[in-house]
Amino acid sequence: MEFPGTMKINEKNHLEIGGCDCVELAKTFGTPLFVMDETLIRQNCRSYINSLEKHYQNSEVIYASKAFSSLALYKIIEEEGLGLDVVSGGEIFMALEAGFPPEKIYFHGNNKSYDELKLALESGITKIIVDNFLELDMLNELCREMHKNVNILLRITPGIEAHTHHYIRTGQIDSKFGFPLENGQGFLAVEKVLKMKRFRFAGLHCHIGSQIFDKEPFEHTVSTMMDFIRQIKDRYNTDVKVLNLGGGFGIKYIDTDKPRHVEDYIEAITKKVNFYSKKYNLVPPKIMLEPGRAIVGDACITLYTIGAIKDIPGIRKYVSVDGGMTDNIRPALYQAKYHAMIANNCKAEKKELVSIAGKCCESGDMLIWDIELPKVSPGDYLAVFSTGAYHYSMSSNYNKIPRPAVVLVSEGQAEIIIKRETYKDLVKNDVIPKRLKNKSTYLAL
Ligand SMILES: Cc1ncc(COP(=O)(O)O)c(C=O)c1O
Ligand SMILES: N[C@@H](CCCC[NH3+])C(=O)O
Repeated sequence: MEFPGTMKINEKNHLEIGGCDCVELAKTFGTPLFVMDETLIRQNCRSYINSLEKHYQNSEVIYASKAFSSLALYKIIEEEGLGLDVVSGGEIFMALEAGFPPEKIYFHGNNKSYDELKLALESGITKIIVDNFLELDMLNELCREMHKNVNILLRITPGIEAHTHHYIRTGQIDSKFGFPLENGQGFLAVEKVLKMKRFRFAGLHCHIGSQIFDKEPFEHTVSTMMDFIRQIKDRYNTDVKVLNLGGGFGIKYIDTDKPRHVEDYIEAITKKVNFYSKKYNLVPPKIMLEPGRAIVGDACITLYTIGAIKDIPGIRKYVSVDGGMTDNIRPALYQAKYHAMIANNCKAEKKELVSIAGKCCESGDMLIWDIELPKVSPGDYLAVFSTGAYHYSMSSNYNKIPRPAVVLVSEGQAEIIIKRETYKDLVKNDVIPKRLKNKSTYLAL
């Protein structure tokens, strides 16, 4: 498989990323270790911004921070000129801690609480992507109480079925996200927004799913949304100023994944928007995109140390690593597949078919079923590719395994951006009620 970004094999026959030798990284920072390539993250940001600017006049790219969030990454995203999509009070808090300008933050989510909405408004976040009627009512009440005005983008379910894993499709009518067009709720929501004094109807949002390779579902989405925009203009004489088409652009995990070049998606999308704006005689809306996976996904590897190797002749050879579903839940959740290599011996001949097992007490904790690797021994380092999106951000402490560290590499420099958790971190929120501290009470029971 072709290496993404700055990854290459160096003269020591080791994997290198951002000018740093992976064996040195593993020895210095320990494993499992997420290693993020700053150069590639910045390149990915620029491809979206530049392609969209090249093909369309009025546009904005925001980063879907659920893919991976850290204070340092938010700094990079801001420096590269992207806005931010946040989906919870926690993500709002982090973005503000990183000094991200609130006016460039968009607040998403299908079940925002009153407190989260209040936090957003108090923090100066004025762009809310509203998902449902309850949220509209809560926001209206809050705006009145706080004497604030807010810009509303309505999340619409366009009724498009993208070809991707069932769990990460979001555009079909049977979805927990958004106001469906099919049953008229989209119109009802627009009417409600237009009536409310403190609301400014800023535009429409949709997101049809994630890890999508084809451009056709995006084109269909544009046709559907532009038709809705035409109907809004006809019914309410209102121009829809923003059309946010979400994220969902696929990346390569294994050789058979064939994502398109960013520009292909963007050219196809913008062409359709221009076509329908002309056809329906509409003011072309501002186009927004919110990629997550495509910004950080391929810009990261996870380094593991190989431990127990169990050969069951004629059945399977299990190669266990020191991480697993706690740092990568995707194989268990979506049957996701990965490419990997031995980071300390990249060019060795591939000799055997093995399966990579995690260390959790779950049979389903398998990182890779059936991969050809050179003969491996305990202590070798395994590098798993494309682990930047929805890995650390979906990590857990199952089996009381501390979360790994994340390092950012660039031009031969490696810096910790998230520290490795310690055993102490694992108990920091635990409380022993006083009565249980008293041994005699315990014995009396
Ligand atoms: C509303 C919304 N926007 C953007 C994204 C980012 O998606 P992706 O990481 O596939 O680009 C998601 C996640 O699927 C999402 O739910
Ligand atoms: N977590 C999913 C993507 C979900 C995107 C968020 N709406 C994945 O790893 O592929």
